[in-house]
Amino acid sequence: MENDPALYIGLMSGTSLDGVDAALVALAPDAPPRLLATHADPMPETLRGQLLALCHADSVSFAELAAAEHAFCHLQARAVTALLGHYGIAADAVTAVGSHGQTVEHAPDGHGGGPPYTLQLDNPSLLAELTGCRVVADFRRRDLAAGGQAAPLAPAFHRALFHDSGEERMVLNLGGFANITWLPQDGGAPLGFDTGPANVLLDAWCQRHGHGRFDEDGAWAASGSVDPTLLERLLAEPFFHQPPPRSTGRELFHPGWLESHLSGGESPADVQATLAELTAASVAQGIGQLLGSRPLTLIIGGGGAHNADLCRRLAAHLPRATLRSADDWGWPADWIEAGAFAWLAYRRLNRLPGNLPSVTGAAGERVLGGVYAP
Ligand SMILES: Nc1ncnc2c1ncn2[C@@H]1O[C@H](COP(=O)(O)OP(=O)(O)OP(=O)(O)O)[C@@H](O)[C@H]1O
Ligand SMILES: CC(=O)N[C@H]1[C@@H]2OC[C@@H](O2)[C@@H](O)[C@@H]1O[C@H](C)C(=O)O
Repeated sequence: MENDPALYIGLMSGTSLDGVDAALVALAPDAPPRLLATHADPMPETLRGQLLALCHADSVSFAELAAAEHAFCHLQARAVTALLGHYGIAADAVTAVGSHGQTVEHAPDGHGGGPPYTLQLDNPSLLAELTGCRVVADFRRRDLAAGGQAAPLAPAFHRALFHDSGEERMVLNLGGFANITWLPQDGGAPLGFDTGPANVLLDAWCQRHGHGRFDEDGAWAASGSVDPTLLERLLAEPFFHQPPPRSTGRELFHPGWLESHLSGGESPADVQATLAELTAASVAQGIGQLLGSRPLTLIIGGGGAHNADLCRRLAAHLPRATLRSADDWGWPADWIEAGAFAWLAYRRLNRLPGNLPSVTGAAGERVLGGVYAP
């Protein structure tokens, strides 16, 4: 039937490099997106090492790039196949897979005076071969070509999921990086941007000091004390004071950036506490930039939504905000971004714009992505 929802799969592997998320989503013109099933495949350590090396490479060989892309594509294909197999769905029942790819470098304002670029490692042709599904990919570069930042792209999906005319809502993604989306109550164009690092530095510092891959519930950060001098030095980074549109990544906020601000005498737990505070303070600053101190509902998604210490810090910075998890809307906090790329694939195939110029700064709305036949 024409009005039956179509099935799409969104594939996302974010800046935390923790794995590939695959979300099966039902999409129809007049109904909100519905999350039907999910599957996550953890990032194998070897591939994680290959990708991290690319993220921090000054120079890289084509063979290294190809090897990482090949392994990454096979991981994505396994995630799609597992999702379909687990729920007994045939590949041809899926209208398309929306593949974000793996961001290895993001320089929307150019690098050293060069042209703007954003690089997502991806091989949609191979993915189509391996899965038998139509693939939509390369979502970011059309926005970039139209003068935009190419990120964040999820705000348009945030609007589709969470807009409400009864209250001011802000959506916060706490992934490797944090980004916010304000959904004005009056239906005006959403505003939003990347506020800075979220888990990327917390994870790196935690791993470096043998506290596991990430700081479970923020317990280690909670055991330390914020170092006000260090916090002030970190917050002086010009990115935090740039007007929107703005987006960022590992090129700026990497372990070396943190090291360059340390005096050497700090206790590791205090540094972790200070990094958590940096995330909360920069998010609060970003929200203040958009909404002042008006009351709002803050809908939190991304892995950081599980970090109790980080959420406490946010609440302390935002006394007029009601903090809620995206789970309360029936869309689990961990599955918003994968859902966004299913939705963006749907937008592409229906020739609908996927970007929000009010967020990315692009010259106009654009249909995003390229299509790879099954
Ligand atoms: N229970 C928990 N306690 C603390 N932190 C957690 C917990 N669960 C997940 N996280 C954090 O969430 C991170 C993963 O978040 P997520 O998957 O949203 O990131 P991502 O999608 O890679 O990032 P981005 O949105 O920047 O692309 C982990 O690396 C970890 O730091
Ligand atoms: C270039 C890139 O991959 N950026 C990511 C990253 O992770 C969070 C934040 O920085 C956001 O700008 C974006 O991802 C989401 C999916 C977005 O485009 O909305």
